[in-house]
Amino acid sequence: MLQALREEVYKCNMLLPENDLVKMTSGNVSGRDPQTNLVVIKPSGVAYEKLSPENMVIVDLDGNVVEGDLTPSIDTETHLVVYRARPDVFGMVHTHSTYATSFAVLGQPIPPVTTTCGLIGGGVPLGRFACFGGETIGHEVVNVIGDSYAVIMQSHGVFTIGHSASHATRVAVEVEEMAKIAHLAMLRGKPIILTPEQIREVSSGYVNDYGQKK
Ligand SMILES: O=C(CO)[C@@H](O)[C@H](O)COP(=O)(O)O
Repeated sequence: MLQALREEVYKCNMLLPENDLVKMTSGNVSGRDPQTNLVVIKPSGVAYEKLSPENMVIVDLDGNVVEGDLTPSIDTETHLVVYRARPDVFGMVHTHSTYATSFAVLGQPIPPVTTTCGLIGGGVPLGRFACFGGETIGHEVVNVIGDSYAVIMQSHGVFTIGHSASHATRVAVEVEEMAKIAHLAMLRGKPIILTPEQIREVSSGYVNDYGQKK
């Protein structure tokens, strides 16, 4: 079932350790099929090297397992809360990436300091603490993320959303890179924060001008 989405979600999960966004079994990626609303998600607590397109788990929006022998990610309900609240979201990523999470443990949002914030939606807002694995954290993600593609949750890590699993994965990589640059800059001074006007300009640049146009 949903072979193409299984493969995309598997590949995106593998991009997390490849980009040093997770350690051991932490983190997860899911994708939602626009036709059926079924969600493909990583199984819980399985080493990345043991993942395959076939052992991704398919759940419905109520969390029932539709296909798969393994238990889905502990964060499944969190992803589902977001998918139920946001019909425009078709992919979601969770990481504990180091630099971004260091802002989360300080209780600080990540400031928009580079033009790549145009891929993220500006700075990365901070959500309140909520234990992993339930609806509460999903509601906090929905409430805080607003028009952004990313949020950091206090003392926990990063959640990103997108038009696809691949898009949300790209955002997760860019969040970590911007957090690292902000962190390094803050060691040596006070970084210049982009203005709302500059954020609009770079966001529009990525949407309208960046990449191949056919
Ligand atoms: O945040 C947590 C636990 O702190 C989880 O997201 C784990 O990082 C990954 O859980 P699984 O997806 O393997 O269940």
